[in-house]
Amino acid sequence: MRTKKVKQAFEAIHQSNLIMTTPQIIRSEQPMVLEVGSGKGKFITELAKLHPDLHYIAFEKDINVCYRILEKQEALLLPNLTIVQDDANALLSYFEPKSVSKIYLNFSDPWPKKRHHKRRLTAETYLKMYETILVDEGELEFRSDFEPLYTDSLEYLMTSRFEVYWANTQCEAREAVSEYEEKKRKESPIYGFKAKLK
Ligand SMILES: C[S@@+](CC[C@H](N)C(=O)[O-])C[C@H]1O[C@@H](n2cnc3c(N)ncnc32)[C@H](O)[C@@H]1O
Repeated sequence: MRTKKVKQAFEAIHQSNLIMTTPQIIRSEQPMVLEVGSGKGKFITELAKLHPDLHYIAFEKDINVCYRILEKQEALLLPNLTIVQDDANALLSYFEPKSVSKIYLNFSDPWPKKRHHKRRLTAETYLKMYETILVDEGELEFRSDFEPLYTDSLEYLMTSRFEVYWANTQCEAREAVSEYEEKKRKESPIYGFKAKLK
């Protein structure tokens, strides 16, 4: 995804004690729910408002995109939302094994070229990390407008510890809608699945 450079992003993010930028284990008394590649944070902020009994973590690698979460003042006031600016390949430095209840992947970058497939957030390396940090029977929920990513991801899951229990090529909107979903829903069917750790 191409992102606009925000001049003040670096300074703002590093001065803010509300965004984690260096690895540190995240713990909560509440069940933890993670969105990997959370973009500008609309989906996870809405969920955090709806479910104060759960702790949400927005994990986003792009500093300029992350800055857009910081701009959402309401997001910063939510005690049950943690924002991390880092790459998902560092997930194991933020989460202990079996500590996360659910992981959302919303409109992850499609990486259509075969040589880039390993960068997909459903590629084997990432699935292995999700398997480690999720609790027993923890869930992975995926949405995309890019059909090849959906079909390939279902295939990747076949050699993982995840069991798909729901898949749909015409997903309805959920209680929270991400920035991408809002835009893409007008142009394309939305593909999605839910999987549980076996
Ligand atoms: C297409 S956007 C979708 C954003 C949001 N989930 C939505 O639905 O509006 C994908 C986001 O995933 C982030 N991303 C991609 N690979 C990542 C990685 N390895 N670690 C963390 N974030 C990543 C990108 O920076 C981008 O903001």
